[in-house]
Amino acid sequence: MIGAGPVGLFAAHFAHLHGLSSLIFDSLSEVGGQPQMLYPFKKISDIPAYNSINGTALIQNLKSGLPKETEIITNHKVNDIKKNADGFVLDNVVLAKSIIIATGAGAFKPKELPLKMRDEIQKRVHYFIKDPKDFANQKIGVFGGGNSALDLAIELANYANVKIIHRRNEFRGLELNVKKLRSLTNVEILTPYLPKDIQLINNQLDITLKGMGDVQSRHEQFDQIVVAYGFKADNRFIKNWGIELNGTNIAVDPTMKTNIDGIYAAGDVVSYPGRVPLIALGFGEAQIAITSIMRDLFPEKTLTIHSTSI
Ligand SMILES: Cc1cc2nc3c(=O)[nH]c(=O)nc-3n(C[C@H](O)[C@H](O)[C@H](O)COP(=O)(O)OP(=O)(O)OC[C@H]3O[C@@H](n4cnc5c(N)ncnc54)[C@H](O)[C@@H]3O)c2cc1C
Repeated sequence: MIGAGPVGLFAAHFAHLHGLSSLIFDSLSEVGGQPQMLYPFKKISDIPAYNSINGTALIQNLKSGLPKETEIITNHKVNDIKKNADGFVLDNVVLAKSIIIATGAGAFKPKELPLKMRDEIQKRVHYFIKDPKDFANQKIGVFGGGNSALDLAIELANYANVKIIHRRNEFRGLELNVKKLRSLTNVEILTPYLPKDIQLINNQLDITLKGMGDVQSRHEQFDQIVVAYGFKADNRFIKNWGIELNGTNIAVDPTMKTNIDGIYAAGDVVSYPGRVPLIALGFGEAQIAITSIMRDLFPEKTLTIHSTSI
């Protein structure tokens, strides 16, 4: 599997149910794709059988459903696929009989705080957070004005003192969340400010905030900061693999096969008329792709379609 977002993770689980072993690559240091990186605390209400589940819990459940022998290689962006007589060689690391491309919106990287900083400062600057409890009883600065920044600030405020800093007076995220933040006594909203400098003074991050327009600049001290400026995604590398695209996404047939035999795709990376970017749909596509792979690899076998038999 290329991509350990929800669809790649579920595809590995479903592959295991069919007796296939799989290895998953992800370009990021954490698995989980968009739900884990972009909206870890948002309540997702459109995944069948979960009335509501947040992004982190969904990914945790998907991870815990994987068999022990599933290998996950993080911090590895797959760049190269070569076909040989035995299958496909990915980046000279692994030989696979079949591939599922589940790269979603693409290999994404956080948009970084545009300030020069030494390593010891960098360690206190976060682009995603796994557990807000790690920040308990600290002074935390959250930078950004979109839904991710607002969600993170609300979640962190359960455990820490939070200041949210945005370059405009208006936030891009939901008004409901802005209202909620304004109602919390341990949250301060600082606008319109841009971060101009960051230093470590007396074991605290000392950040110079430049006031926009005629607003005075100021200094703020934090234990740690979280930057939620969004992510840049890139799927352009897929073209180099000889895969036929439909715009920037992968064209697939109804079996989820790409134009190359043995290479399938599922999730947000694919495109066909009527597709909508939803997790549950990606799960279904992963099931189609794995079933198709089984038919490719074992044409003589009568497939057991259901996970258990009665
Ligand atoms: C703010 C927001 C809210 C959303 N809310 C909902 C919702 O409520 N319900 C819902 O159903 N959907 C929602 N979605 C959409 C949902 O997140 C996507 O449909 C889903 O994440 C697609 O899963 P995926 O596994 O296909 O791709 P992704 O989640 O994008 O994961 C792809 C993974 O592939 C990795 N990758 C990419 N390229 C490479 C490479 N070359 N090598 C190795 N790894 C690579 C990436 O790092 C990433 O981890 C929301 C999306 C956003 C942005």
